[in-house]
Amino acid sequence: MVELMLLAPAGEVERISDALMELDALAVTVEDADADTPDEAPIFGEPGMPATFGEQIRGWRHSVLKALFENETLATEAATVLLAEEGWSDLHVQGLAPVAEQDWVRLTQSQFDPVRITDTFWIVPSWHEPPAQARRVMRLDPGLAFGTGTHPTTRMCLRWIAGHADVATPWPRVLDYGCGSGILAIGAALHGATGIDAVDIDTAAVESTLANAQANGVTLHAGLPDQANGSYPVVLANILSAPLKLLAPLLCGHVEAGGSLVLAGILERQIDELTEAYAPWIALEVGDREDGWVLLTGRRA
Ligand SMILES: C[S@@+](CC[C@H](N)C(=O)[O-])C[C@H]1O[C@@H](n2cnc3c(N)ncnc32)[C@H](O)[C@@H]1O
Repeated sequence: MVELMLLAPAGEVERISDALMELDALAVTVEDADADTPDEAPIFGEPGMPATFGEQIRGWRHSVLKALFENETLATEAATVLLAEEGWSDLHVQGLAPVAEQDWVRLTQSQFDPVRITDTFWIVPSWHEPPAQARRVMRLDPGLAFGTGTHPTTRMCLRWIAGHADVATPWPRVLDYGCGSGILAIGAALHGATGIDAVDIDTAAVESTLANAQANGVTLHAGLPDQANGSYPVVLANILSAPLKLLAPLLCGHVEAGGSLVLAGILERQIDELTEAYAPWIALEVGDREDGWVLLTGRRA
């Protein structure tokens, strides 16, 4: 296979990508042309929101498009057609390079090993055997939605579940708010919880949660946030500090008297801001820490 590299200005990237796909590209990836230079600028985007550069521009100032073609003839033809297009005078061909054949599936899989939550509770990709000491195993493969167990925020929530669930008196209801892959909801189910609602603003996350729940043989209800209803003995939310602040009244409203609220996605320096936002309803404390992230937990009076 051959990779065609093009330098494109912001604003044209989407159109050029589409054109490359129509010209038989097998895949197109876009990278920041200013990466590793003083002009490199991060782009931000909440899940489901358009990425922004600075305040309003979508994408990077200059982008490198890398298009994969079956052979050199197709790549050269595509470059010729694009350069002949009127109005794309800022488009430059950077070069063609052969791409070595790889076993992409094996390469991707090798990056995901089983994740230890406790000695006996593990997250294990489908292509791995569970470790011998694992007594509770969640089968989970990387997908479109966040939550494979490799992020400290997810791990802290799962550790909390493992440390607080009592299989003799399982939680009769659990709310996983911002469920992503459904990892926390499934974790709660594997610890005996029933009546689980897993909600997310991203429909891809909802679908992923349903598929992962089925793969693990657990029952839960997944849907958009308005599916959360009534009060729960346990409310888990691993989002980010800014949305968690806005969601304070709503999340606290879903915690039953004596119930627990577990929040993650919060950096050490955001502890005071968050505890203050939740103080009218629940006194939050640091329940766990890992790699600069904290878990804030509290009980509703
Ligand atoms: C960091 S991921 C956490 C996923 C998973 N719960 C975990 O612990 O790994 C945050 C999830 O929250 C969702 N999210 C962000 N803002 C939200 C909001 N206002 N309401 C509901 N879900 C939200 C995102 O779509 C994303 O799937």
